[in-house]
Amino acid sequence: MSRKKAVKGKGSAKSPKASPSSGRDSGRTGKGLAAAAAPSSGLVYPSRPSISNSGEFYDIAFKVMLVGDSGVGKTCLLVRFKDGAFLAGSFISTVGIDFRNKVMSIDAVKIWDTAGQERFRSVTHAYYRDAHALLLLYDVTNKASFDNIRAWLTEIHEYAQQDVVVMLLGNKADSTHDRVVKREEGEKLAKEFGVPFMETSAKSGLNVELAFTAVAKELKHRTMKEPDEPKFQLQEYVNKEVRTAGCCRS
Ligand SMILES: Nc1nc2c(ncn2[C@@H]2O[C@H](COP(=O)(O)OP(=O)(O)OP(=O)(O)O)[C@@H](O)[C@H]2O)c(=O)[nH]1
Ligand SMILES: [Mg+2]
Repeated sequence: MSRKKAVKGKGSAKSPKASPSSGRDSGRTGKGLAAAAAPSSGLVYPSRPSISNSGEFYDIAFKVMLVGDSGVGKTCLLVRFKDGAFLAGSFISTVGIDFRNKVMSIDAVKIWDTAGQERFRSVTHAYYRDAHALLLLYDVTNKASFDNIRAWLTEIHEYAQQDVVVMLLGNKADSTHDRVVKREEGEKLAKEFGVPFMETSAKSGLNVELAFTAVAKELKHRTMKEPDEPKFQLQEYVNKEVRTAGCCRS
């Protein structure tokens, strides 16, 4: 897929039919970037923009979009992945859409963090088309966010590329006392829709890196694979690598 480009010194770097909920629509606002650069074309890796990391420039290899109800932890997951930290404190709901770049081994990934609030849906729809992978989150302590996954999948079908990689994530797996959605329920739903699944925690870091690495591997394999090579088995890879909430290893 993408390659490290060059060392250039110090670089700079409509509501869905079934309507996923916006339970916190009246929530606080603050960060976000509704007018972020408009998406270009689809999955054919057009002239890729570059990002820099410690003075080295990389092509953006792929774009990942985080979607799901407001409050499920999309922004926190992204911050955990990007900066290795948990955004504790009061919840600041994303406005429109925001993005971060991250260099993973030799590839760079651009991650769009979408607002879960329904009033921003028309803004986020425009970005689906450009995404190579979608991480669809629900909150294991919020049943409504889980029930809305079907509606989110309908929305994804409608707006995203047909071959977009979708992974279902049950976030906040650290919240054992408040949990209302069992891991098995997430697994069952994912199986029904034929998408890979795992539980994550932006708070503890559980499986956060793995979620991004797994979709990166899938996308990379698709691009590099020889015609007679077998398909990368994303769920198998995830099953092998996944760690379970409650276990010592996060
Ligand atoms: N316990 C726990 N809390 C979390 C986790 N991830 C996020 N939170 C909390 O959940 C709240 C919402 O997190 P955000 O990441 O802002 O939610 P969001 O999905 O980006 O919400 P919108 O921007 O409105 O779509 C915050 O108060 C976080 O601290 C997690 O893994 N565990
Ligand atoms: Mg957010």
